[in-house]
Amino acid sequence: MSILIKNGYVIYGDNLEVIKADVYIENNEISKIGKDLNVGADYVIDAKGKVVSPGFINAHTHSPMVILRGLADDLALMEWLQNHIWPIERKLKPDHIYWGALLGVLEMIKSGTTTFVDMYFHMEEVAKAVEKAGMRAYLSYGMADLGNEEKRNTEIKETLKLLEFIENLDSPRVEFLFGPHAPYTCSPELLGWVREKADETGKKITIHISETRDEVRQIKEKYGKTPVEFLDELGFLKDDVVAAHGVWLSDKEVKILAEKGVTIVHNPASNMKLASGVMPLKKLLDAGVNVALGTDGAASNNNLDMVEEMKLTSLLHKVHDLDPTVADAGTIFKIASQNGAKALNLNAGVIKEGALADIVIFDFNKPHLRPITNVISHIVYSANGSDIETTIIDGKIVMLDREVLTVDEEKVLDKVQEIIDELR
Ligand SMILES: CSC[C@H]1O[C@@H](n2cnc3c(O)ncnc32)[C@H](O)[C@@H]1O
Ligand SMILES: [Zn+2]
Repeated sequence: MSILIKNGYVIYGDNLEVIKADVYIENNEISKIGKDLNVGADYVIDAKGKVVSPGFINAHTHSPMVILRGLADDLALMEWLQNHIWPIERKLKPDHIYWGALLGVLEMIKSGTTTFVDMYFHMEEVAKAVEKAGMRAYLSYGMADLGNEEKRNTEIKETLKLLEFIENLDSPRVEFLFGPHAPYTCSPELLGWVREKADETGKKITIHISETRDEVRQIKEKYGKTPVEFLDELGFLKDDVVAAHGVWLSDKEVKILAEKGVTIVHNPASNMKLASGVMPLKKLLDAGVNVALGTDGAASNNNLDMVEEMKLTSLLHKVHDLDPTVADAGTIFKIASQNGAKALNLNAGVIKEGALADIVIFDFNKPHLRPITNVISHIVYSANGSDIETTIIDGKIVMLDREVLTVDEEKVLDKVQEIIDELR
């Protein structure tokens, strides 16, 4: 299978150089980039007036939570989780998760995400949805033992079951990672088990860290240390850890994260909506920490639009630091693409020869994206997810002219409505 994308403005290479060129895809790889490529292709896309961009990497979400969208707004994290979200989640069945994940994946494909990192339960259903939609994903079972040994054993069993399921699926687009929920829900024994297993299998780990002041207070009370110090002393922090949030971090913790090569995934919309706080983006970047971008779940965002998330990131840090030079468009674009790929050791997040063909095309033939003067600025500050017209993942067209080719969108919308009407 080969695809030729002609006449577009291409965001080329690690430095985001914008060039007018053709992009040739063979199998699942970008094989040639250049002017007027003279090659035959199975499929030709005319990208005149359009922008050919790397697909975005949503490095932290809970995809099935789209079914809980709008059910518990305007609350702080602990009250939101304990009194609203966890009680509804206890009612969710595998079938609900399957349709929820399909809706989440549809939303992501339609707003330019080509890879996501997920944490939830009944994750075999998410794997099936990802496989069907043609998406790329790293999937974890969210483990929480609350210090209970029996629960720990169940969580370990569930995790190993998912690992086996994904290994047997043998998909080039679906990967497993470990998902201990957070230091306040996982015992040191469980976190120790995860570290050992990650070392043994070479799989990555995702976890929530230092999201609220209350979490830091809880961990300090229990262990006499901050969350990052606690995890570090357990030997948990290495460069395979993809940690969501990192809002409340001391200078010492920032230094530890940099030294250990941990990726911190910023989720600004969720942090603002739950009033968790503002993560120290500039400090983390200046210290050399790899910062990626995520949406978190749609019950705290309330969408999965990475294009919107980029603008929110930039504006939040400018106003917080009272400095318009903070979080410039190029930095933010890299956080949403290259840095996510770096966290996952994935050969994507960039358009260059030899990279995976995970590409999206923005339609710039629209009033709010003209004149074409500064492509990266327009994407970060002027565009939104619905400006994505075409999405290519692993060399396959999964959305063309805004129609997702792999999933019956109407059926998914109906099914999810049915589920939530029944659950409520
Ligand atoms: C056990 S599966 C994952 C678990 O995480 C919950 N969750 C969703 N968003 C957040 C967040 O911002 N911080 C902590 N936990 C969160 C989700 O509802 C699932 O229960
Ligand atoms: Zn989360």
